[in-house]
Amino acid sequence: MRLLVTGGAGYVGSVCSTVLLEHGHDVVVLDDLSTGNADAVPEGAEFVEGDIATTAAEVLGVEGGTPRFDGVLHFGAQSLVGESVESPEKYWQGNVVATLALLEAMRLTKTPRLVFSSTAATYGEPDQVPITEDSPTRPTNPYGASKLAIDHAISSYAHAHRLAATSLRYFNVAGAYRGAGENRVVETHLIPLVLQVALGQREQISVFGTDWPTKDGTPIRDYIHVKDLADAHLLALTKSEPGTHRIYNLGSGEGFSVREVISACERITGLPIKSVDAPRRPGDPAVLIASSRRAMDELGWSPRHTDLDEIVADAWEYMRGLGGRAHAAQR
Ligand SMILES: NC(=O)c1ccc[n+]([C@@H]2O[C@H](COP(=O)([O-])OP(=O)(O)OC[C@H]3O[C@@H](n4cnc5c(N)ncnc54)[C@H](O)[C@@H]3O)[C@@H](O)[C@H]2O)c1
Ligand SMILES: O=c1ccn([C@@H]2O[C@H](COP(=O)(O)OP(=O)(O)O[C@H]3O[C@H](CO)[C@H](O)[C@H](O)[C@H]3O)[C@@H](O)[C@H]2O)c(=O)[nH]1
Repeated sequence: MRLLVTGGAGYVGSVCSTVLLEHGHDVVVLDDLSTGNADAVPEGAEFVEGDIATTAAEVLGVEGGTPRFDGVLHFGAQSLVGESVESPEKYWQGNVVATLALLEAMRLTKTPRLVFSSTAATYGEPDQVPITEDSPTRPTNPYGASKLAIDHAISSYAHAHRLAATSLRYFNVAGAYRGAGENRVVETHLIPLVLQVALGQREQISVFGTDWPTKDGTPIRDYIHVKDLADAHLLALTKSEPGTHRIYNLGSGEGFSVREVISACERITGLPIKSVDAPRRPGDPAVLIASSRRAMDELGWSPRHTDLDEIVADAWEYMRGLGGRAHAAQR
């Protein structure tokens, strides 16, 4: 297939582009480099620098013409929970308005398929875990709310305009694959931050809250290997049907506490990691664990890299290999 990948200069988008190219697809990356790096776009992909809101229509083609693309994988978004609380306009404009422009361009050019990066943040604080797709959606921050609004928009476009659409609700993505991984200018995610401590790029890791109702008092998350996530995108592309919008949770199905993640990082790196107890981070739920049963049953997906040590080892190998290209090392 010929595929447009928005956000392909970012973490998940660059790994998925790598995997799409390996499977023989043609990839065009559209990215405004607001949080991504041009050098993360894999070799073999064409790169167009631009904002989805203003460039998607031009890239996708002309109304009534033959569609230029068989599908769009839409990763491009702002995705920092804390920032979304302080600057919600960045999320309503950057995520919702940009995606509405993309959907319009897809409708006018009759681009047939869409796979969208949704998130566990659409659920908010869950009543029970594991979280299924039928759980209530009560996002606790503008980031999650913007993604939920997009899911609703996609549903109505799919049903009215015969789009074959899939929203994948990722839980905590981690790990790396073939030279593609996490190298953000502003890093807020637990595993890369802990590994930055091991690399001497950061003095210590703050543990946000030690009085949560969990086994060791720290929050529990479901870490999914980014390669497993990429495989789910491939399946979603081929299994989706015109006029339908399917939503799938994607996680490994097992929860690890913040302290367990830090211990895994110490095991893998062989280095002590200094941590300090800190207050809870606003908006954080205590426990997020996915039920991926629907993705397994309907897409035939199953996560293969569920061992936390393997996920951390892949992230560690990638981050060590970055050397001077690491944004954290340049600060
Ligand atoms: N990383 C996670 O744990 C996680 C979990 C759930 C969902 N997601 C979702 O997955 C997607 C990818 O996340 P990531 O961690 O790779 O983030 P990232 O910040 O590394 O990548 C996002 C990319 O999108 C680009 N971008 C943003 N707005 C754009 C716009 N308007 N036009 C063009 N390009 C734009 C950025 O420059 C960047 O390259 C996001 O949609 C995010 O919400 C990520
Ligand atoms: O310096 C840090 C950073 C994080 N944490 C803790 O580590 C856990 C994981 O935090 P991350 O920031 O790595 O990930 P989140 O769970 O906050 O969010 C991620 O996963 C969510 C879905 O589960 C959303 O999709 C979101 O976009 C994505 O960033 C949280 O309990 C957080 O409080 C710390 O203790 N110290």
